[in-house]
Amino acid sequence: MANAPVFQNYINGEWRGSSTGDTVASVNPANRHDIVGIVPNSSRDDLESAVAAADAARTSWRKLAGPARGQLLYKAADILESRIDDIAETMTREMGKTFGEAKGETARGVALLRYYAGEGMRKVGDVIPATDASALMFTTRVPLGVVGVITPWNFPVAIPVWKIAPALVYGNTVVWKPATETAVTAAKVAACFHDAGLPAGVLNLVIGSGSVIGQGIADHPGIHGVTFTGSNAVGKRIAQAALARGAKYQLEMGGKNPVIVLKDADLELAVNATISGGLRSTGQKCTATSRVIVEKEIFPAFREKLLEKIAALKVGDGMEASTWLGPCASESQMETVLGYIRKGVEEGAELLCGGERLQEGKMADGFFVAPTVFDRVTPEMTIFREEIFGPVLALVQAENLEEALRLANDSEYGLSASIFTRDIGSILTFIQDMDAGLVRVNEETAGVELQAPFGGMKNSSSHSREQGTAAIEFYTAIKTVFVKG
Ligand SMILES: NC(=O)C1=CN([C@@H]2O[C@H](COP(=O)(O)OP(=O)(O)OC[C@H]3O[C@@H](n4cnc5c(N)ncnc54)[C@H](O)[C@@H]3O)[C@@H](O)[C@H]2O)C=CC1
Ligand SMILES: O=C(O)CCC(=O)C(=O)O
Repeated sequence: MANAPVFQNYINGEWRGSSTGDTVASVNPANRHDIVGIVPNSSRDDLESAVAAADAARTSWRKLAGPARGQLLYKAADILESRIDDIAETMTREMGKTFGEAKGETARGVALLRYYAGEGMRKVGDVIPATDASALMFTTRVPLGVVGVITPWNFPVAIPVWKIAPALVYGNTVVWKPATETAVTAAKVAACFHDAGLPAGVLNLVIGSGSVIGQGIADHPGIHGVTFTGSNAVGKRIAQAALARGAKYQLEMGGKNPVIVLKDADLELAVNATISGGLRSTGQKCTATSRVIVEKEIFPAFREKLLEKIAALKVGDGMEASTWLGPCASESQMETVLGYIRKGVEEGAELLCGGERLQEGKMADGFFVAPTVFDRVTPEMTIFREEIFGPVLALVQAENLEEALRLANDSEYGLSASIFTRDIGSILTFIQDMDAGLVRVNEETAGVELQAPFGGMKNSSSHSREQGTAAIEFYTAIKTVFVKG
């Protein structure tokens, strides 16, 4: 602990510790003795300073031309790209995903910054015919003001960037609260914006607990919009707090994503996609595959191939090149996952593989859970219904497409879903009848494209969309202008 590097909040263009001096350690989930950094445990006073800085900066930032704001994002992108190895390694050490995945995610952050940098040059309104022929009527867009960004630990670069980049390019200033589990990665991302020359106060980073800083953002009258990704319970509290004071909000929450495998599917493709979609990032994606619904004729062959391939996966520290599956992101996440596994067994599902914490050799110091597959899962079971956020797959047999779709839609969530089949009729039925914001055919449930809208139906989101051109809807308000000469 004594030699661990110290990271600070970024407020009004300066690096500062918390006003109380309180700190907390960010720990490597592959090795609890490895302290990645010491970060502030901030107080409401720190949040007040950040909101004041964002408020002071917002008029001059809004008045800067869109292309000039975009130029700063291009610079931040170049800097992030030049630091890709360091930032990816930090991410792997803080939350466990493999270095390859962390590098891919950081590259996604670079691409997101460049995409939204380009938005600074694009149109923000339309000319609409007025009933008065001598008048000019058009729409323009204005920023919300100060935007609060509350982010989770599972995508510590991509999620913050897909919120911060559009917020900034459309003229808002930002107060960002990252998950403490990945606060060192967050400080390194904020440093890219600082080094790009972003004016003081335009982006502020406040590291602290959800209950103090997160809730503080949701409640703060000086914050005009709140964007959040995380659990349903917290998302709903944020929405209630924002609604109560008339602020705009946007929530991206859980999933219980199904893959349907029909009897004419390419089995090899379907098994590989189930493993990749369900177990990459240790199942800690809101888009992760978690219910695997297979037509009965091919169920035994699918199950055998799945188990054979899962047995060959190498679990370990994400920094080791041979590792395919890293640890859970924290001890509490591991305990949650093990709790769901116990519940699966208690409720009568058949455990086919995994099911336990891995503690051999160096893994004893980390939070590793063996990749786990349950068979004979029914819709009443907790592991069919609740988001687990771990390396756990639930297998269910279906008579036909109709039953598979009924099972797939039997969920409070509707984020992503996929189907494996070669039959065009089945594909079209799935596209029409699957209640999910993201439907994918012959591809895994996870993996979103930054230039397309992303969001869920039912309890998976606040019915809004992020990314692509959809982002402008949240980060701006339309102003309709009528000009009579
Ligand atoms: N949709 C997604 O991508 C994610 C879903 N989750 C789900 O949530 C479960 C729990 O993970 P957690 O890290 O505990 O998620 P969480 O929802 O508690 O945390 C997400 C963010 O919200 C903040 N937060 C916590 N309490 C808050 C409050 N009262 N007001 C405002 N902000 C608050 C956290 O500090 C963090 O920055 C996971 O097992 C998973 O099921 C977690 C992370 C991401
Ligand atoms: O699947 C992806 O690439 C993104 C997943 C995501 O947004 C999440 O887990 O929060």
